[in-house]
Amino acid sequence: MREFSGNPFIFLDNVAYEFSDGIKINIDHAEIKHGDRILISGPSGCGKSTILGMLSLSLKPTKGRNFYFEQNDILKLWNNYRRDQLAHLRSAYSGFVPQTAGLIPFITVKENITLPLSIIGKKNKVWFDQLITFLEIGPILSKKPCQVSVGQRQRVAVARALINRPMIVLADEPTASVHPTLADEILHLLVETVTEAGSVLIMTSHDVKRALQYGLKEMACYIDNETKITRLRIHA
Ligand SMILES: Nc1ncnc2c1ncn2[C@@H]1O[C@H](COP(=O)(O)OP(=O)(O)OP(=O)(O)O)[C@@H](O)[C@H]1O
Repeated sequence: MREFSGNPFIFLDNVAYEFSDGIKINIDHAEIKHGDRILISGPSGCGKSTILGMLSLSLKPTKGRNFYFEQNDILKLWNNYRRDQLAHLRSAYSGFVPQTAGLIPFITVKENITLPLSIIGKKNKVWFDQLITFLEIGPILSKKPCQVSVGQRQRVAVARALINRPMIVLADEPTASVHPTLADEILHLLVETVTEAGSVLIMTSHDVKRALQYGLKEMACYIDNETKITRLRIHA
């Protein structure tokens, strides 16, 4: 077993989530470093979203040996009910792109994008302008999410995930709900924006072939035949 050396900014060793009906998903080991672009693949239902939930600090692992995020002992924070600190880490260091944009319907596109900044009390006009230019969403800023197209909503979700220049961007099937042509466009923009922001990207997708074209490195989950436990190792 390798111990945490303080070097990779995310380090997990034997971290698991077990549902009440016994389905178990185990991250055997993960070391995530700056610059990593990772694609988590695996059959439907094997636990990819659950893994992203744990990595995004929104799902409490039911068991774990080591889980460090930027030197913070995440298991200790969960066990000590430090939801305030976990929420701070989440909003300060990570951005999330869901499968369907997940925008708040009653506020404008601009307000949706800047929401993560307001939560941590920051402003970054220059980066905001760069992002909207890059993602070509300037003309729709004052519209509500229901007034823009599916592809535009997904771009807005990318902008919202990137607005605070997070160290890590987690994306759960970000192209699953769009046409293949749009999937290419969104993936291209996502990878380019992540590169521009200097963030790590961890994404799940069924469309492995497409994701690999954008330089992501595939880490495949598998379901252990004997134990029926889903297992994953993430290494660069
Ligand atoms: N609330 C729940 N209670 C019990 N089992 C659940 C619950 N939510 C999910 N599961 C099960 O846990 C497993 C992992 O689900 P998860 O959504 O993480 O898989 P996935 O790989 O992301 O799936 P997909 O590729 O279809 O999106 C699945 O077998 C699912 O049926």
